[in-house]
Amino acid sequence: MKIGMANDHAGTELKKEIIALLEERGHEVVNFGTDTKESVPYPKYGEILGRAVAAGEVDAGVAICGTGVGISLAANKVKGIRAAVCSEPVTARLVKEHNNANIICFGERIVGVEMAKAIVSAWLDAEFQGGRHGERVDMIMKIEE
Ligand SMILES: O=C(CO)[C@H](O)[C@H](O)[C@H](O)COP(=O)(O)O
Repeated sequence: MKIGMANDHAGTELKKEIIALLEERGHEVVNFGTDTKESVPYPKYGEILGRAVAAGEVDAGVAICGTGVGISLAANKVKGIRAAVCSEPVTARLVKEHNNANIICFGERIVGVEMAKAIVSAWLDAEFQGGRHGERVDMIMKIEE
């Protein structure tokens, strides 16, 4: 898969670890920045990643800020985006299986490197189950119309 990554200054270090994980797993990574610790606004990076996923420029996305929340809120304002904040791998699996989350988010100030890798792996390894979950996701997406 082609996976987009975006983060604010609070996610720069963890992003490097996640890029390495994704590349080890054979994915192509598109890095939308930021790549320094100079303060930048998370809404900009959430929007950039959300628009890239919604346009099909990348297949899915990983977003990191201090908590994962701010960047998820911004990405979720883009039509077609289901960005989910996760702090552990069970939720990460379920946001794919039940919610078909197309962007996963977490906080560098909240989770450690190994937990973040477990979150990303659980989300990538899971499959959307459709059925009743598909009907509910369709209901969410209709709210955008
Ligand atoms: O938006 C956030 C919270 O939802 C992120 O954690 C940001 O990274 C954070 O707000 C940045 O804070 P800072 O004090 O400007 O580094």
